[in-house]
Amino acid sequence: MPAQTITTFLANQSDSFAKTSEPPMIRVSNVTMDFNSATQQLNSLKEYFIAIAKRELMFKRFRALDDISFDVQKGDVFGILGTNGSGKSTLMKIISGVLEPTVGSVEIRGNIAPLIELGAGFDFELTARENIFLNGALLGYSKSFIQQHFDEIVDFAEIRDFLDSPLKNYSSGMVSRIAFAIATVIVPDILIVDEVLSVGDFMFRQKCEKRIQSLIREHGTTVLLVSHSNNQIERLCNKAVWIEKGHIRMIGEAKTVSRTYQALGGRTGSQESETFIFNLLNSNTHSTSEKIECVLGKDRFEVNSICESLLSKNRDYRTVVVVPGDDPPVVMSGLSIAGALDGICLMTKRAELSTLVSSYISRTRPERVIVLSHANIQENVLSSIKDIAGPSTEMHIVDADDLERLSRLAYRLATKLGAQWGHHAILSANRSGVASATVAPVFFLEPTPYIICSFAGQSNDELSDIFRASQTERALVVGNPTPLTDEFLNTLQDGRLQWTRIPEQPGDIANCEALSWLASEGFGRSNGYTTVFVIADDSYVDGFSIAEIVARESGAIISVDTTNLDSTVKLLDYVRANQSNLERIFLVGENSAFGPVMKDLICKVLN
Ligand SMILES: Nc1ncnc2c1ncn2[C@@H]1O[C@H](COP(=O)(O)OP(=O)(O)OP(=O)(O)O)[C@@H](O)[C@H]1O
Repeated sequence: MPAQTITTFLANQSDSFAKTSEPPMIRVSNVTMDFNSATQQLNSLKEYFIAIAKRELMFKRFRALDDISFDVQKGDVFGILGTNGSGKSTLMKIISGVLEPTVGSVEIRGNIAPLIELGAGFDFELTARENIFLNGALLGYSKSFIQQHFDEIVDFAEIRDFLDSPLKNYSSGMVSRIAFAIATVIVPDILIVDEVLSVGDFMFRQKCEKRIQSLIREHGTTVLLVSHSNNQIERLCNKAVWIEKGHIRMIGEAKTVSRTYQALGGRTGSQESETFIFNLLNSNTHSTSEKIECVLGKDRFEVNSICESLLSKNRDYRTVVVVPGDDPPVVMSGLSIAGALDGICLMTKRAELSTLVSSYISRTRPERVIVLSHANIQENVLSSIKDIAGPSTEMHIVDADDLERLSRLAYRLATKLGAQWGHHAILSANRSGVASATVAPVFFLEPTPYIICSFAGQSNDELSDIFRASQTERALVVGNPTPLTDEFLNTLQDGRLQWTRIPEQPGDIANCEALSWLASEGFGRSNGYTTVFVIADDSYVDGFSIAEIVARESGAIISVDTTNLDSTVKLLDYVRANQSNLERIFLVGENSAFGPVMKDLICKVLN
């Protein structure tokens, strides 16, 4: 069973950036870089000179880097992270001496092997053999040195069969192999690798990484590595800087910076939100809060498994509903019948039965297992469930490729098995995201049918019958009208059905509307919650896993759009404003980026 993850990784940030007494290998001091670019498009050199002569050439100044300062110590493998256009390559070119900064300075100790631009220092009309000498000369190697190391370069780059072909026939990956092989044939004091590795294939990347590591270990080479791969940065680097819009967002231990970048990098928001979040992130308050608990896993299946272990602490469920995959309408159907039959809803991957489900069934020997078998559940999964459950467990397979049919068959089965439905129903016309996840706890507060309506006509007649039979008085409609039009909803229960619609809309608005529906129907609290469960909009399926726990704790699911800094600030404002009421804040989701970063931000606003 995966352990509950409780993390405070931002807390160690300053320690890892301790000062050393040795002078740095690279000192970047207050570097600012402005570029001038023409404001109108000029298609030829002639147009350009005419525009200059007429004094019509207008320039716009663009600040690519703004007051950047940091030191890189000997032996550091220093990662540079940032979204496209954030200024990473510009900074590498300034450090390599290719560009002069507009303001500020760079001090370097030792020689640099710069791998900063694919194809720079090569002539594509020449052969690979000639280019090895050309590029070597540009890097300052003598002809005899290249001759001496020629075979080594060719073998490392694995290009012997193509040595006499012109470089223009080479793929970009092959050019990067030659560039890397030449640059690292000497032992540089500083190696700069800007994205050159990203075009190489997997095997070659591994080979380059090995060479980088041997340069570091055996020769104490200092490395600057620009990469879009968080994984590579975490694997190779000890420190990292995250640059965005020409500013340093964060600098420190590589893993910390990489994960914070993963959670917040490239996120948009107002200037105020940006300033607020990044000031908070870099503030020195290293705080913890006992109010915060984490339900974090590597993916939604692991989150589901953690929730199961929390739920099973108190009891074994006699009904187990198994849902394949993480398709929201299927999970909602599963939750609806699990709640109505006092059971538990577990998720499994479609292609293989998850250990969570197999171990749960073999451990608790439930009275019945219901499998919602929707599109592509593999036969082997079904037969494994049957084998594990054994003959004393009732097996029910609800099998339908179409979601509308599946939800209705599930409803009918639960009714047949004795579900006593309450007065509410949830109707869904399509995938309705965060709103569904927010209201999912209702299934564990009152047996509530969940019915999908994707077609009009006959399927609507069937819906009218279902409503009559279950004496539904009130309904929540999640999603857009077709085919659940206002006119149709007004005909249900002879016009007496009270219904509310939450249309498709941004997650935070849908979340608020769903919470007010719960409160207005007596399922939530209109005077503020003491326990909240924070989920990320883009992995709202985690909200389904936590639904029963939310119901038990009389809590609320609050969603945050992690791609939008304004939404993150809204959540932080809510937490700060309600901190005297809030007794517990659960963070539910991924343990790699979302959870830990959100936890640190919340801790900081609580203090
Ligand atoms: N020579 C130049 N003239 C004008 N603008 C430039 C020049 N070089 C870079 N820029 C601009 O400066 C900004 C930073 O560019 P840079 O190449 O440093 O970004 P980057 O972080 O390396 O991006 P990527 O991840 O896409 O490689 C960009 O907006 C780019 O258009």
